[in-house]
Amino acid sequence: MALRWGRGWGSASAPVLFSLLARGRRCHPTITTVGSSKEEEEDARAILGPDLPDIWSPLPTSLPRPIPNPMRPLPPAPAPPTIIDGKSIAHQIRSHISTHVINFKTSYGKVPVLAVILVGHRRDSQTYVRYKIKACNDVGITSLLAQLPHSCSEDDVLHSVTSFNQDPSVHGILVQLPLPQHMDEERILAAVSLHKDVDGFHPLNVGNLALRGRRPLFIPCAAKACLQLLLRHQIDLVGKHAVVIGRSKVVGLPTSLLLQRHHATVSIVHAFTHRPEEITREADIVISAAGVANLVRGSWLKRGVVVIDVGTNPIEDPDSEHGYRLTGDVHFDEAVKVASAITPVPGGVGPVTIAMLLSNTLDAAKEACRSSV
Ligand SMILES: NC(=O)C1=CN([C@@H]2O[C@H](COP(=O)(O)OP(=O)(O)OC[C@H]3O[C@@H](n4cnc5c(N)ncnc54)[C@H](OP(=O)(O)O)[C@@H]3O)[C@@H](O)[C@H]2O)C=CC1
Ligand SMILES: Nc1nc(=O)c2c([nH]1)NC[C@@H]1CN(c3ccc(C(=O)N[C@@H](CCC(=O)O)C(=O)O)cc3)C=[N+]21
Repeated sequence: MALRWGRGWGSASAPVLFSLLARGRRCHPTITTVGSSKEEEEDARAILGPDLPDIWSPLPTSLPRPIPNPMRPLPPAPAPPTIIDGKSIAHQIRSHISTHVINFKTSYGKVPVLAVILVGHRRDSQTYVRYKIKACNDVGITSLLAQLPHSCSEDDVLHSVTSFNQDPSVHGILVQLPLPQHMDEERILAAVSLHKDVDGFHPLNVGNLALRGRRPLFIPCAAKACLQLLLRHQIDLVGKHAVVIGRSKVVGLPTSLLLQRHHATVSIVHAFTHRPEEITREADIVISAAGVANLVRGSWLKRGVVVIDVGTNPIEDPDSEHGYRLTGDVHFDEAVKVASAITPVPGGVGPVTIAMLLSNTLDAAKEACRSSV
């Protein structure tokens, strides 16, 4: 069955509408277009962790303890915690990407293109997709949006994926999750071309992230964002105890794999974990992605811990504009009294996740153009 793609409002920055009319039994998406250098090698190495030599041995864990001196003055009060500013880090990354998009245009005479597939009408998914499209526009990446109704079939979604896989002008494909329950999510994600898998959810990309010595083509954006925040704040990971709360393919699993590549000792807490507070209290670094508002209380945290809160949970708030506000998994007011550094929600991981999507799309476009010359 041939798809008919028609262009409407057209420029890279203003949305261009492609419209597909429903014909026969297949649901046709509405498509909207919106408008290895050394540096890349270093970026990839930084995120994937240091390649330590085989003879590397860790520092001794039990350093000699200082002998207590009764005349010693009291230790100074702890420094106020660093509030990790994800918005500002995302801004820096995005301005870097904008420059690279201009260079890409000059080198190849085209712009990177991201295709987003959105199934159904969940408000949160529509909001996130809107953010992604706006972010693309802001840095000069073109975006295409394929919208399918909730009632469409798995084959309809697969058909959209295949069309984007086969379209050489499309460099990155993102299937917004969650998909409706009647669909086999794994089957759909595995159908995305490995070279266009900017979400990093393809089983081969996940496998290569898990195996030391291998390099995935793409790393999931939220996991990459967590590492960006830690690395940019020079938080030491080697040998540190990191507790990751959540094990989904979107955040928890890839983040725990990345932390291991950085030689952290990783514990994973999930919905079946007994006494999660006891495990979390042992952590030097806590990354929470459970999707449960205020799950992590101040009493769950060791003094001086670094807290990365990925959770983005809407909670009712009649005083705010839309009747709800976003809150993290971590009880911020309690945690901020204990932590040495902490991300807020909103304004922490979220904006950097979107910046990582732009970065993965640019990488996909560069790779596609390099391999075609
Ligand atoms: N800021 C950002 O950039 C992003 C934010 N998010 C947010 O992160 C959160 C998690 O997203 P996602 O991973 O997709 O969600 P999922 O629902 O897919 O996964 C949640 C994970 O948390 C675990 N979990 C649930 N409840 C508890 C609990 N009470 N104690 C311990 N573990 C628990 C689940 O365990 P089990 O496996 O046993 O079911 C599961 O592994 C959401 O709030 C989401 O909105 C997501 C992506 C990006
Ligand atoms: N295929 C796929 N890939 C994803 O990466 C993916 C997904 N599906 N489904 C949903 C989750 C969720 N997610 C977020 C991204 C950005 C913010 C974000 O920008 N948050 C802002 C919120 C701003 C606001 O709404 O006020 C912030 O925390 O500051 C949040 C959540 C990506 N996900």
